[in-house]
Amino acid sequence: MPHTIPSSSPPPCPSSSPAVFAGEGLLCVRGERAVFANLSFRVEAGDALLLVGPNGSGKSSLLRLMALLLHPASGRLTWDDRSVADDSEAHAARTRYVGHLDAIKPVLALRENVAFWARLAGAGTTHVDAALEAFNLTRLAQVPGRLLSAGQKRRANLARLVAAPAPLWLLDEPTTALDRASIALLEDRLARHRAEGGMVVLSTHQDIVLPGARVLALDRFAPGLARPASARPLLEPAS
Ligand SMILES: Nc1ncnc2c1ncn2[C@@H]1O[C@H](COP(=O)(O)OP(=O)(O)OP(=O)(O)O)[C@@H](O)[C@H]1O
Repeated sequence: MPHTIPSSSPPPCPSSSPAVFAGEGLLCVRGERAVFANLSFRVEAGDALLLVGPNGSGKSSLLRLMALLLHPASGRLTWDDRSVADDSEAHAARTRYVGHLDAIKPVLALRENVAFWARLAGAGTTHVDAALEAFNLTRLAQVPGRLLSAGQKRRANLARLVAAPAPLWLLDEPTTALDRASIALLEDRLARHRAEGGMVVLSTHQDIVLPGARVLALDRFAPGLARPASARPLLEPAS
């Protein structure tokens, strides 16, 4: 599949220094049930980590742990060897999380929605028009949120990544509702972000072009497996 990079220059990534985001010995419990156990990962500047696994294996839960929207029952998450829980504000500032819910305000125009998020993230509105362009939304800028299609809403959510630059992108099934052309736009953005030293952690059930990504198979960390997860490789190269 051709992998084209648009020629317009992207907003700068706020962190150009090498960084490491890691999890160690994570245990996730939801509704009093252990979802995964003894899970570790490591993501460096420029890396992509692809979360795969059957429904219910814990991909969304892991992304929410990484975003500090959930807390591990045991284990820890670190940024450059420092616990992220010790400075949640700093972690929020370096993280952009795009989950299943579309967060589009129905009465605001699409551009106003993206500008609202950008201001909320402390980024101002400098990059808003570039963000709309990145996801082919410019001609929809004045359309109210309530009139957008599912794929247009999804693209508006993804535009946040460009409108408010941050090093760590946590994306939960970001290709849901996207057509093939829109997936290609996302793939381009992911490539550019990584080329600028950003990190991507992404869950998906669909094919996505993510060169050099490593794959983390969540079902390997299901509690109660006969063979301990620590006895098997944590990460495999993407095929
Ligand atoms: N709010 C919640 N309260 C209790 N249990 C939950 C909650 N949300 C999810 N779970 C449970 O946690 C487990 C993992 O769910 P999660 O959504 O992380 O899986 P997933 O791998 O992302 O699934 P899918 O591929 O279907 O999106 C499931 O068994 C689910 O029932």
